[in-house]
Amino acid sequence: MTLCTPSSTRRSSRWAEINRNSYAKKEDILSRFLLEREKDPGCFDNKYLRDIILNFVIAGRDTTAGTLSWFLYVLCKDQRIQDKIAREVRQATTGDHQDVGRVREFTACLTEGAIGSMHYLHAALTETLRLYPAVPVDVKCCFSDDTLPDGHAVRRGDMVNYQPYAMGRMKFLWGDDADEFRPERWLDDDGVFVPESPYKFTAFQAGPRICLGKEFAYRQMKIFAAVLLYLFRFEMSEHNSTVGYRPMLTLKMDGPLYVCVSPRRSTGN
Ligand code: HEM
Repeated sequence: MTLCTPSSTRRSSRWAEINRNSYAKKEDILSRFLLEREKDPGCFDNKYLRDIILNFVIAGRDTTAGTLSWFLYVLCKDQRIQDKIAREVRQATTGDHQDVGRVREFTACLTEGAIGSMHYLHAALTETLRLYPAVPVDVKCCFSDDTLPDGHAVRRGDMVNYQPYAMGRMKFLWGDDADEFRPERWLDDDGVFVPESPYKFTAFQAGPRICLGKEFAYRQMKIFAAVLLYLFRFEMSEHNSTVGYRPMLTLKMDGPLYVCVSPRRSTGN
């Protein structure tokens, strides 16, 4: 049992108000959750909140960070595509004539509508995930005896892998240019992004347990990529160098990615 004197009740409600104000000022996700709980104290407990945060860290950090590294790598290899994305970002945000040199001013132009209209950037990120899926191999365990759609029988306890890395490079799924990085394959004639079935493009898994953070991941990666490509141009520090991968839970590069970064101006690209 907790005994509250009038003054301690006043103190705790004052404390709650101070907390609320400090969460409201912060814009990170944890503060937003804490603010929601202040408004509706029964909505979730600390354990639930801990699990959400762990999910974000475990499922959402290396996946998006790794994808952005591969994205920069493929853009260093193809300056035409890099410039095309930079042009799209400029057109969707500040337009052709205005040059905003500072990150804070530029991010103010990254509205929901602007991010949504960046179809080529969306396609380039998706194409990166086709060739370099953050989860290259995913293991499943059979809960019961079953028959897979192609007729293969599996027994309870069997382990089954599906391999987004291999599937993303199969010619019979993607055509003869399957090895090529070509964002255009995701766009229709009007330049609008056309998604593929998640059973063909499996980077986020498919079905009821598909990645919960997919939309969040795209948004985060698009914001990050837009800021970087609006302001800077990236080139490999050694032009013909390539990077390999390390087979781990997520698809890591097998060494550092050395790039040269230079400011990008509105004149030219
Ligand atoms: C490029 C970025 C990402 C990729 C490629 C990716 C991929 C995946 C894959 C393949 C799975 C299925 C794992 C399995 O069950 O075997 C998964 C699950 C999950 N992802 Fe992501 N993920 C990404 C980013 C994120 C982010 C940013 C978040 C959260 C903020 C997130 C949250 C989750 C959660 C909660 C699950 C478990 C869903 C469930 O089991 O019902 N992911 N993700």
